[in-house]
Amino acid sequence: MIEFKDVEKYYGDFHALHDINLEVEAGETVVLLGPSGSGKSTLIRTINGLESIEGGQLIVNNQDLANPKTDLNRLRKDVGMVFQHFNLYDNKTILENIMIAPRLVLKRDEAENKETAMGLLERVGLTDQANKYPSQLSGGQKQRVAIARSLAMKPKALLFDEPTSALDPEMVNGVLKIMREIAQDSSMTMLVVTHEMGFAKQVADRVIFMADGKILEDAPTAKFFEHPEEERARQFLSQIVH
Ligand SMILES: Nc1ncnc2c1ncn2[C@@H]1O[C@H](COP(=O)(O)OP(=O)(O)OP(=O)(O)O)[C@@H](O)[C@H]1O
Repeated sequence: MIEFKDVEKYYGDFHALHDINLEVEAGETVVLLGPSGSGKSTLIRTINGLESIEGGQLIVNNQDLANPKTDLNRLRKDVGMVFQHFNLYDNKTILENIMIAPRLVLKRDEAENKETAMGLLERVGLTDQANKYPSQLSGGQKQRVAIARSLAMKPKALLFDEPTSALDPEMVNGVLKIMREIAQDSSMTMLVVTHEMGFAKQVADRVIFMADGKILEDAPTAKFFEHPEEERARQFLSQIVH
């Protein structure tokens, strides 16, 4: 589903990703961990072309991201993204936020689009908020709308970039619960940048540990938490797991 081969990324002179090699199979749930500034967001943003790559090869859903001719809009139909700050349309209702992309991009029939959107709102526990605007919702509710909006496109993969970092603590569990349910769908591929170690331990099939723009460790979840091989990973875990 996703394959990085010797990928390099620069921001100007700054070398942000070094020699990234990574394969993610369809249906896998992968959590990216690492200290601040290690390149986690940059890495997942390359997967749907929000960041370009400057070297190597990146194939996502059979499309080549190193090729400037690759149609990013087509790619983004299949690879959704949930951001830290929700990125909802503030001037559209919750229902409209969910219906807009399937209408414009997939040309989904209006009645079917509404039925799908209402089904998703039910799934994230927000049926009663359908006609409100984002400013009337809490951060946790907004993030659940953002997840429903991504799911409305029926993507093959979902990328989550610190989806709970901007939320008040009491809102975090509601969002993680929905993410856990999505991960249980065996056909959905998920890459998640998060600082939620409980989520990583319970839900991830694999953990990728990054530091200084490099992947230092790529291990099954239990192995990573019980026997991390890299000293930097051990340090990282000793600072956060108590
Ligand atoms: N648009 C940009 N221009 C220049 N440098 C950038 C840009 N975006 C990120 N960087 C730099 O690239 C490095 C990696 O940033 P990135 O956001 O990918 O890290 P991260 O591991 O996701 O960090 P955090 O956990 O703090 O979000 C950092 O040094 C950051 O300052």
